[in-house]
Amino acid sequence: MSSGVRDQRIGGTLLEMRNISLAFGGVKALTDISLDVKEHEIRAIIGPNGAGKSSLLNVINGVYTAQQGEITLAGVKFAKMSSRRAAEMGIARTFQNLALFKGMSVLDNIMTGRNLRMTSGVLAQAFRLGSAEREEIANREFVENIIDFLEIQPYRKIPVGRLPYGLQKRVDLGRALAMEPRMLLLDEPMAGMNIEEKQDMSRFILDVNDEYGTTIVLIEHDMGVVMDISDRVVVLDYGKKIGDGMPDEVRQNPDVIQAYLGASH
Ligand SMILES: Nc1ncnc2c1ncn2[C@@H]1O[C@H](COP(=O)(O)OP(=O)(O)OP(=O)(O)O)[C@@H](O)[C@H]1O
Repeated sequence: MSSGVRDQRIGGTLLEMRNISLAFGGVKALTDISLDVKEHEIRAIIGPNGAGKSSLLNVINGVYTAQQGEITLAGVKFAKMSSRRAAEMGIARTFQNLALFKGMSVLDNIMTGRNLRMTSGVLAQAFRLGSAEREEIANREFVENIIDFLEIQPYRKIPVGRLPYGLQKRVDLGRALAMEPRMLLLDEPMAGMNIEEKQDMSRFILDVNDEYGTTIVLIEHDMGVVMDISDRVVVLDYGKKIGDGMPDEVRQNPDVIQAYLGASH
């Protein structure tokens, strides 16, 4: 479903991973993985349970350090990426098991994303002209725009824990968007959702990509969703890359078909 308009916006390489290997003791989570992500692209990572998808995301945002390989992000080469550095370089993520403050309002939760972004440039902030108050107002405005964009105005003041799961996932997306990420990592954004919630979330992901120009890397188990919204798909199995390409290419790849036939889904 990637439209011609979106294809035209896809730019040069934003992230390149070369020969990445990661092991936990004797367990090889990732073996010799190379892949790239282009600017403004929606790139899916799929694969059976335990294939290494979350590990790959965690290497991208510096939570795990690969024992081998290197990462080039926006032209800067890293042998070792830290989570702080990843945040400074504009990488934000959402989590499979939501990382929201359940007792806090929707507005305040999204504001925490904004504050996270602000702490990344403490020095810059100290020297910036203008009052703290003015900055606070600008941040509020930015967050209110996100709330409008995600169509969650009616819930602004409601504690997140009281919202249905699908809406909580949307708030989590809002919190990540408040960081103004250049690259957004989504770990199973549709997990646990009903069909209608999945359709809504798919639309929001496409809109974020279109309107904010954000590059998106997502892990998703729902094949229909993956094939619909992704520009390119990488397939992992037992920590190895077994497929990479446009949705239609990947769907016809015999290794991919075999991996999925042999798995439970
Ligand atoms: N922190 C860790 N310590 C030890 N082993 C780990 C750790 N994280 C992942 N692994 C192992 O690495 C392998 C890949 O796991 P990973 O969670 O990346 O797969 P996945 O594709 O995201 O799986 P799922 O779809 O079930 O979430 C698995 O064998 C897993 O047990």
